[in-house]
Amino acid sequence: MLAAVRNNKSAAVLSRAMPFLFSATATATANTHPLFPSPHCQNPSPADRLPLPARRLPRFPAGTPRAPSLPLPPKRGMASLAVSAAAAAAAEVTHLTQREAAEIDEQLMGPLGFSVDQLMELAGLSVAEAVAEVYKLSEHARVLVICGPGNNGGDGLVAARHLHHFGYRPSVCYPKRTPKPLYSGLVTQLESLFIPFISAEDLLSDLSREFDIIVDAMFGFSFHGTPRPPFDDLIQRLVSLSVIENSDKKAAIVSVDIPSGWHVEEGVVDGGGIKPDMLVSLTAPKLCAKKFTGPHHFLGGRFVPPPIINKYGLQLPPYPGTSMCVRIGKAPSVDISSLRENYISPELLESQVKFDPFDQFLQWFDEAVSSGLREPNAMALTTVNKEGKPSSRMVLLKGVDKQGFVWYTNYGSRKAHDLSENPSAALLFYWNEMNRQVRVEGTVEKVPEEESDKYFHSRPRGSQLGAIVSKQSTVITGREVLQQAYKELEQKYSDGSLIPKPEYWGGYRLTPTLFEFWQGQQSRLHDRLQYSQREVDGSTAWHIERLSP
Ligand SMILES: NC(=O)C1=CN([C@@H]2O[C@H](COP(=O)(O)OP(=O)(O)OC[C@H]3O[C@@H](n4cnc5c(N)ncnc54)[C@H](OP(=O)(O)O)[C@@H]3O)[C@@H](O)[C@H]2O)[C@@H](O)CC1
Ligand SMILES: [K+]
Repeated sequence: MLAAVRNNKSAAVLSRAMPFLFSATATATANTHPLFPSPHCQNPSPADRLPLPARRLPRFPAGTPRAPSLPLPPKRGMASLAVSAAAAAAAEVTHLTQREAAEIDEQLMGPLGFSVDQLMELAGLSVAEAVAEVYKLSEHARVLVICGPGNNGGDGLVAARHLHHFGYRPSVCYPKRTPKPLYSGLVTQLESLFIPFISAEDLLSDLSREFDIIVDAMFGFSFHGTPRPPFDDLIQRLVSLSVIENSDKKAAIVSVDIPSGWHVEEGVVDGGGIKPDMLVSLTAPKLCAKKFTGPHHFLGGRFVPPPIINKYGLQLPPYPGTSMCVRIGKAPSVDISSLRENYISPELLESQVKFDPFDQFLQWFDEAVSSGLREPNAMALTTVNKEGKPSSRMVLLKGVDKQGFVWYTNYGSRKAHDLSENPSAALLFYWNEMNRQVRVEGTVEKVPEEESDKYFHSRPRGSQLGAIVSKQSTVITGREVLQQAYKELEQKYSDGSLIPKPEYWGGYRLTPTLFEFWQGQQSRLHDRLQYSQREVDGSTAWHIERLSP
């Protein structure tokens, strides 16, 4: 019996050893993100008209201009919703004055109903996500988070917790603890995870010897004047890190909201100061961010509601997919030829693998599923026609047992055509986050009609209709052809009656004759174990050999 592929994400176990589960790399662009007001938000809501609470604003340097009364921004229509993520990110992003940042803070936590804990949690999560997006765990696990006395420090404490759960090994330096329940709670949470707290005096003078990343969460937008002890010394250590030339050996500095010690609006005044590699602006960048020249500028704080957007005329990039952070501006260009991963994985030894390659596959597959990988059942299928011309595409594995690997498709497709001429095919699974690849080769035949029928009717009705509509791999004049045909079918079966499986749709089963399990290892010394079939005493048995990487 065919075992249905287990792809239940709810069963996923977040493993400490497989910490890349919260990949911040999302691709879809949410055009309807609240940062771009939807048409019904273009008039100020009652919250927008609420007066500022009477709380005292932070002190400002002499001469700081009073907050101007901010006009509503020009109305934006639907056209602006269609702005692509890239274009929006490249366009001018709003930068806030110190006073605007403090006002927004007050509005969020006053009339707009947020609590400081909530915003801090979201801010810290976006910092951790941005770090994970840029700094791979395999090379940057050791993190020092330096926390200041205010909310910027609180963001750092939250980020440390999330980084720990992502698999990083954070330590925290928190020299001026704030005796408020919010902060002592955050400290207790970190202590319960056995995250070490290090005093400023106990830090080595060269921070790069012990840490790969330094998160600078000392001061945010309420900073004024010049840093007082012990932060003056801590900032100086980060300044001296910034001037080290050899960037391979230097710990990366990630500043939360503003680089600590910088003037909130003017940035580095005397040319000195921290030069962070990454800046994670929160809510919206502050004016000093215009002076940031490092390679990675991110925005975090995916919580800004339309009243704030409207009131301050904020232009902010939309957050992609479900991500809590978004890159501002262009990512540094990469030399593709230098892209190289130094894999760190458990060794794959002949003495430890299963005798039967199906069992070995199922073990790896289960591990891929429980590690929360996205679509671990996606596989590249390569077919070859009778002229020897190959073609590849991704398909989804829908079942695997000792009879073989099953997927479903349109029997009029190019792959089906190739397979009718040449039943040999290859499958390739690549689980990047686990440094694993599985190659499977064999011969293919159609699955029995009843099996295809059963699977067809287990699919969502929309997919059933889609399968009927698409005459796969044929040329069509436009998308509307599909949409029209789909609409007609939707109408036809609107009574919920059984949708018959078209005869041109069904499954294939590949019966393997060869497997290869690949585990990436350091310095290209990868493990490759190949299973091929041999005749032993008149019956077929699997034979395991190691191939040179
Ligand atoms: N929507 C938002 O806005 C959100 C904001 N969030 C975060 O809050 C941050 C702002 O937090 P914040 O207001 O608590 O101020 P912050 O910058 O951490 O520092 C204040 C502390 O530093 C001290 N201090 C000041 N100058 C000093 C000096 N020269 N030398 C020494 N100490 C000095 C000052 O002491 P004081 O001078 O008042 O005695 C006080 O104790 C913001 O940047 C962002 O990270 C997110 O959590 C969520 C969303
Ligand atoms: K900071």
